[in-house]
Amino acid sequence: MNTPPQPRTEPAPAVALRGVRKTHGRHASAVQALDAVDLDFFAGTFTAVMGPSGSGKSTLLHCAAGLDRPSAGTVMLGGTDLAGLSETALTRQRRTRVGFVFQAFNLVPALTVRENILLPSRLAHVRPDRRWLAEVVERVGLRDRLRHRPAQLSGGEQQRVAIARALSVRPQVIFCDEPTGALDTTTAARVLALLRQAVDADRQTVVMVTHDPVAASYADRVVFLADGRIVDDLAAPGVDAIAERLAHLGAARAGGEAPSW
Ligand SMILES: Nc1ncnc2c1ncn2[C@@H]1O[C@H](COP(=O)(O)OP(=O)(O)OP(=O)(O)O)[C@@H](O)[C@H]1O
Repeated sequence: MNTPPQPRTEPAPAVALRGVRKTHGRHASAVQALDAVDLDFFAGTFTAVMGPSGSGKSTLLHCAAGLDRPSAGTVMLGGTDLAGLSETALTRQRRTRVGFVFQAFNLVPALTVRENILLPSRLAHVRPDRRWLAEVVERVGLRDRLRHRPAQLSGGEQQRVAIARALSVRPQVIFCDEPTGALDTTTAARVLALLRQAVDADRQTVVMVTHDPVAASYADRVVFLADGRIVDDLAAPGVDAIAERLAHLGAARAGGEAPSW
């Protein structure tokens, strides 16, 4: 007997942007950083966001993460429309549903590694899952560094603390802004492998802004921005294809109108 076809259910996106616009500044100095961006980031996927300098990558990340509010359009994080939230509710969403990894690590210098990793749980008033934390600390290779302060660690070690901190509350999405920008190639590879592992082993969702085609090649998908718009969306491209697409975007930009003084 044939079984009837099952209705296909599309997975819900971890983050969905619809018609997102963002204007920085006002009047004559206003800059349209994002222009009607529609984008879904699905659970358990790793997306790289690339584009020339000033194309709107950081603005996109900040709007998607609830660090900044769009001028128009909607951002849904795990099914919640961020626009409808008060500042307090938005902060709560960020603390429990979002992890961040920045180029400059952004650890709290006065706190130990252990305290930095526990910080999101403390701020969100949630009881840390000790078994999960032990697993995370093991994974990032920091067991013998827990009592150190950030200044006593190398850049790569500090970024691994930042990744452990981001993973600590098992957020819906981890947003990374140039996470390997300050690291050498070998150290960067270790950091990228940790992000990849979070996606593959834990179905974590990672969204990473990067200028580096090698870093972007760790992603399942690369989204290209130019002048605040999505201009391309490639599934698992290799380093060469990414570099080529980026070079084209850079060349198109360089050929734009010369500024008038
Ligand atoms: N706070 C701000 N006030 C005014 N303009 C801003 C502000 N933040 C960003 N912009 C402008 O918005 C545009 C997009 O900036 P954004 O930082 O998102 O680009 P980016 O692609 O991340 O650039 P980069 O790769 O250089 O970091 C740029 O023209 C930038 O100058």
